Amino acid sequence: MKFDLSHKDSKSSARAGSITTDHGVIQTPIFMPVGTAGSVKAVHQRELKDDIKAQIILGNTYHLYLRPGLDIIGEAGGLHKFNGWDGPILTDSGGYQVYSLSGTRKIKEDGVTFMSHIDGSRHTFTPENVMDIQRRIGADIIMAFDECTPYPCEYTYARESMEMTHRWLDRCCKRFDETESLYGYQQTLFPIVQGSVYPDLRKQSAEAIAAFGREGNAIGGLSVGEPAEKMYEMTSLVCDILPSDKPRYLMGVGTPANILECIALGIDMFDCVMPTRNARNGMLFTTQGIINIRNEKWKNDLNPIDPELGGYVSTFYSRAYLRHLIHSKEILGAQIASIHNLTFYLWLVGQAREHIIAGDFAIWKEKMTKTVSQRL
Ligand SMILES: CCCSCc1cc(N)cc2c(=O)[nH]c(N)nc12
Repeated sequence: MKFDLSHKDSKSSARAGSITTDHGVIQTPIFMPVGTAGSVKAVHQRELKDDIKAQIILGNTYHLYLRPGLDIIGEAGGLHKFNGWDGPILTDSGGYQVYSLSGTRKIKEDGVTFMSHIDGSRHTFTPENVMDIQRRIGADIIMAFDECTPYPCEYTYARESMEMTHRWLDRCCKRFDETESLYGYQQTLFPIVQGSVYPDLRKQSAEAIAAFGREGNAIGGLSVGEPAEKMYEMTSLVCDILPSDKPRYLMGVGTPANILECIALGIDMFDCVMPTRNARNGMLFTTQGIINIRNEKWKNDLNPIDPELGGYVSTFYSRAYLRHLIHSKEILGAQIASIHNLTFYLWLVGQAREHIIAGDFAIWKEKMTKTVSQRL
């Protein structure tokens, strides 16, 4: 994997670059649609590529390991072959999903034992087997096995959790470096900074992670319920320590306003379930602001969803029609809203990239932050 920085904003820490993987190039800043169980919910691979212009999508080790399981994914020759997405893929390591999904889980030094949320079967994830699992899934970028420190938590818990994540990272690197990709293309391991909302722990974790010298670095433990100001304070502190010549991935972030602020702080990669999860509930992000399509006020609005955005669904379908579909729980409603929101998120980061290159990012960001946050 190669990261080339092409532009730096003079009035913020925003930067534009490109990440080259064996499955294609990713232009940064980038938003990565979440395809938890091997599909971006309600969206075809062709729509991801042609309409949304997605460049990289995410998968979840936890979900894919439990269902459909590694046998069929391995038999297919990896996730790219299994789901037909031929661009770059990143998989999360599973720790976060165990913490957020599995009812009963036990976190110990060796790893995490948990019960499947699907059938109650018992499993154990360790730094070693999670590396092996992600080798078999075959994502281009794989995440270290960490504990996403819950928020809020006591300082001592945050410190002990962070220290365990560092010890687990050691084991991840050892296992990853002594194994090969199963499918003939390169895979890259990203470590994850923790430390909750404690500046001294965040500094310590960022320094420890940077010292591993991996090809990219992630910031975890944020977008877990903390105030946005805390998210920004921790992101800024960590970005100032992580090496500038490696991509920085802020996990689970966020709203359009969060993304614009964190691009200005020096983040290159984002993911969030918000555009797809909230779409299914009728929350639309548009170039003019946020639309809750379920609201009565859109009942007779025959204007296109978002004529400024371009793209098939946002110009072909009306607000009134989409409101009707969402109210009627028609499957097409989820499809239209999901494609629209993801097109918006990719448009937003694409616009940010263009303005970083043009040199007027800071001004554009201030104006766009107000626009994208207003409720229509
Ligand atoms: C496909 C989903 C990727 S992001 C999930 C996620 C989201 C958030 N908010 C934090 C973390 C974290 O600290 N660690 C890990 N592994 N994942 C996290």
